[in-house]
Amino acid sequence: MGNTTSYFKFGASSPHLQLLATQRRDQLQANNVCLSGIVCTIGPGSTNENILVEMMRAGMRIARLNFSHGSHAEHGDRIKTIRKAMELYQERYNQACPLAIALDTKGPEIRTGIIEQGERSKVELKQGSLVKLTNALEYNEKCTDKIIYINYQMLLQKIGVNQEIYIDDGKIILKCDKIENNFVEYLPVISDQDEKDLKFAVENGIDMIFASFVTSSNDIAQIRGVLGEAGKNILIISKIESAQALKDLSHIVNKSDGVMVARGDLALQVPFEQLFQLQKQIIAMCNIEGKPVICATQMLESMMDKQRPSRADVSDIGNAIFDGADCVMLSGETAVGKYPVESVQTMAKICIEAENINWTGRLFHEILTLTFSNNTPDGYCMSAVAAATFYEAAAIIVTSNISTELVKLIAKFKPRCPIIAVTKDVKFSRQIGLYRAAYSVVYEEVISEQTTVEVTEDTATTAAKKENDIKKELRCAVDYGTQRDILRGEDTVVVLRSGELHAVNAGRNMIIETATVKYL
Ligand SMILES: Nc1ncnc2c1ncn2[C@@H]1O[C@H](COP(=O)(O)OP(=O)(O)O)[C@@H](O)[C@H]1O
Ligand SMILES: C=C(OP(=O)(O)O)C(=O)O
Repeated sequence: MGNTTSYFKFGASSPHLQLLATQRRDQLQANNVCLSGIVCTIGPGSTNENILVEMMRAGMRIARLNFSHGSHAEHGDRIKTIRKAMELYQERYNQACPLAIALDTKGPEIRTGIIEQGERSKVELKQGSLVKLTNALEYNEKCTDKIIYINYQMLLQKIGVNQEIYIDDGKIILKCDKIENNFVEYLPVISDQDEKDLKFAVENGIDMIFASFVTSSNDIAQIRGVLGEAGKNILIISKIESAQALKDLSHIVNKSDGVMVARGDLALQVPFEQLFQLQKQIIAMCNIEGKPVICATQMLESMMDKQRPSRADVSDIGNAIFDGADCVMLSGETAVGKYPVESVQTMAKICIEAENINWTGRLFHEILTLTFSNNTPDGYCMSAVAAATFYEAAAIIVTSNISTELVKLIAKFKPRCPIIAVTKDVKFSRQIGLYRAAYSVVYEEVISEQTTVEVTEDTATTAAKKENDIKKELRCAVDYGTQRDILRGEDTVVVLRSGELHAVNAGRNMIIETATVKYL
């Protein structure tokens, strides 16, 4: 306790440099569970129920399907496998593991065609050899090491002799030797293919869209329009990957449900030496706005074909968490890499370490100082997080009569212990994986009507019933927390719930209380 108080004061007032110099692993408040969300790209290397279950066990919270690759039939099958894996997890571990599915749109990306021997085949481009790029459709599925289809009709106008073209996030560089032809066509922000993919998302109950190459807040409105009424609960996460998006960044952050720092393409669109600064800036803007943010691409590239991470990758992941990212993403590492499960385990270990260093507590103070507005929701949520820090709570439990928006607001203050949100909203229970520290458990039982008092019953009986409902939800949250290794006997928890203070006849109120976990 004494230590917590000094940490609390220290975090609030110490200069940045002093905090860095005194960094230590905070043993008192160390979590075993990974607070950061891990987004995994699911591809041929991970489309297997058993592999997926182990990835979920290791910390995967969001499964990403990249619609730049594969057909609707292939992705449809993949979705079935993911859902089967969720059932298998429940059977194997006797507990639900809500996992969100994200559809990453192709967007107006410039893509190569398919190799003539089929989608999974490869060709080798030898250094110094000549290769022809064409936008003639007949080569779309007939690429070789001599001729490669490119879906960008303006290519021949935009490129000049001696200019460079980057392929695969810049791993392959081509230099233009000569130009032989001319075509004119523009790429729309939402192509016909994207529109079909967005409709596929609605039909298949996808939880979130990772919108490629968003350039302005208007693009988000367009996507919302295509998703329509039936897709109104699908979250839109804008991928920041162009110089144009950077110009409208504050509007994009404001209009999106979340943001991804899509470093692969971004590093090709801006001078690469600016990438680290842009990553920090985008993450900070999201933290201030209370929007979840994912840091993506080449985070654990060294584990594509090796079992241990490079030093650079370890630092990269840890630093993204320090920057304030809610989630970190695996791309090829889990889509086609040799070690999908080990990659998630490694990423989770690094995140836990970064989250447990006392310095990360500064985010709470900074977000509070910069954004706290004197309104009731901010007051409750901030107080719950402050109480959890002060009492070294092992979790913040939120009952289902607190709105999902408030759960997000608690996550905005970046608590250092997990939030366990009890909910009846199954989609929300999956989507919550986007927010650092947020976990959820679905409580199916219908609890007594919370807002109206039945005239036939006396008030005391109704109140007792409601109290009983709340107790059942808390039991459910404690069981969940115990099974996930979040809670142990004698741990302190902070509970945020809605209720009535009958003694003072004060009407409905948000109640924050602390409790000790006891097993009966
Ligand atoms: N559905 C898929 N089918 C085949 N390969 C895939 C699939 N999804 C991802 N991959 C592979 O994983 C690599 C990294 O994934 P990602 O970063 O999502 O792709 P990209 O950078 O091509 O958009 C891709 O280049 C591709 O080789
Ligand atoms: C995540 C990214 O997008 P994609 O993998 O679709 O190119 C990126 O460019 O970093």
